[in-house]
Amino acid sequence: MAAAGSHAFRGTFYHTPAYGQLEALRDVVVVIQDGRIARIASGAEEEAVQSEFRLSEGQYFVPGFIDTHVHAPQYKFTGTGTDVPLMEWLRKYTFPAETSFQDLDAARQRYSLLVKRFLANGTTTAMYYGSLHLQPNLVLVDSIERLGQRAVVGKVNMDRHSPDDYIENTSDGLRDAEAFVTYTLDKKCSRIQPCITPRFIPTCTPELMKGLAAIASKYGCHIQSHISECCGEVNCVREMHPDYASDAAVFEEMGLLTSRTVMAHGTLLSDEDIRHLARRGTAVSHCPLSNFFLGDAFFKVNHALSLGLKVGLGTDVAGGISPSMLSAQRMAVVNSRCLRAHKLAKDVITFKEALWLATVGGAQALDMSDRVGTFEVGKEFDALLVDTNLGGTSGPFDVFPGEDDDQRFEKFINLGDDRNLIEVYVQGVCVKRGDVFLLDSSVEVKEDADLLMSAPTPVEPEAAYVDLANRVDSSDEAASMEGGDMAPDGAAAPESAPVFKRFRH
Ligand SMILES: O=c1[nH]c(=O)c2nc[nH]c2[nH]1
Ligand SMILES: [Zn+2]
Repeated sequence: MAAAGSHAFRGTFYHTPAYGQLEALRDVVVVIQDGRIARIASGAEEEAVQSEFRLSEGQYFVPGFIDTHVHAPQYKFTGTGTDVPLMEWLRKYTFPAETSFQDLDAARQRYSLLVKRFLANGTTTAMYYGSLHLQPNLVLVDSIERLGQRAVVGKVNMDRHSPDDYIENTSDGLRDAEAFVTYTLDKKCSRIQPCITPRFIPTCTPELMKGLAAIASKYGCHIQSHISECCGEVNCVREMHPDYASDAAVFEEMGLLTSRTVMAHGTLLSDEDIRHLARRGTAVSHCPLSNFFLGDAFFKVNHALSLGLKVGLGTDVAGGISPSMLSAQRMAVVNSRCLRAHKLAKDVITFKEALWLATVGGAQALDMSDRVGTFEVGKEFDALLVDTNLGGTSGPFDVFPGEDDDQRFEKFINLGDDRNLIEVYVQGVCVKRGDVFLLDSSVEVKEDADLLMSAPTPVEPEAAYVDLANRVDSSDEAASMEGGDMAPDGAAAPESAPVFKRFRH
């Protein structure tokens, strides 16, 4: 990795120190020493720096984006497979795609492309789900390390209600989870942290979940899973764990709610659940685009924050069909407008709140807010150099005479894309400039056309798993047609009328 050294930039830096507050640090010099911000001085202070890089008009720095929920192997089919509800989607597209990562050459190629795509879109930190098998996850960690991204990464665990060729027994799963954690920690790479990853309650036995909680506690690891994400999943958990009122109660019993836990979705969390998660310091990854496709309800960001919950933003590739955190920010705004349109919330969020979620909110969710998320002395310099001068056919938007910096920046958040991100920094190191990934030169990665083009093959159902998928997904449809819906006790947002149905035994 290139030495971070000492350097400085002079120009305008935008960040969101508080929810809804966009602050412009205008004409400042930011001095970076060994990857951290050592000093922020007025631009006029010549002695502030020995050598400085001066931003042009229309160029700004913004903190790197933090994606709190990505399924790394699902990048392969991102943008396809949007025709079915969650439980069937897992069986039809997701599990076959994830299984195919046992081909380690393919995994190497695909993960290289994945990390590059995310860096190019400004994701300097990602919380990644890997796949079930140990080896491809090591490849994922190696790819992240090599390309210079910051990440929290987990090997997926699932020991029941899964296809025969994509399942582990409990003791192997626990052994491999610990092997993954020690492999990652042994790298002693301060950018990469291992994560314990029970996929979701339906595919994990209590024994597995408790064993995973013990590993997380032993190593002080992050934990990630999915919680109260859609009707099919919630119905399934209710049937499997009838003694527990909600997903949150099950996770609590298993010891998986900690201050380093990030739970994806949470669209169907009750207020009681949210308060409980908040007490534990557990965060929710708000994945608005994925929720539109698979989630059955809207996540109420402002309400959750008002109850004290930590909230970050996630793309949820590939349930979400875009790897871009700019897209996720826009979807968060649209989600809030849907809530208001349906009279489920009074206030909407703007691009300022969305940017906070994509930076500070994510940093809080990942227990990294002392390291990243804003431009403050002592924090590590994870940043994107934004150029709003592209215009015409070479950029995604145009700037007109008289538009000031704030308008240009707002246009970038609302209309910009990877073309506007001309440099990407992690820990003070430029990892991408223009089209070049600067840390990638030592390794030859052949982007083999055959590997790139091998599409996921929909498979015939495995009896045990399909039985589960058919029951929950189709019971949702049956419930909505019969008008026999029933909300679980204390479920959030009864007005939103998510279709709940208890199983008939
Ligand atoms: O959006 C989702 N993607 C997944 O891969 C998954 N697994 C369980 N629940 C899930 N939700
Ligand atoms: Zn997910």
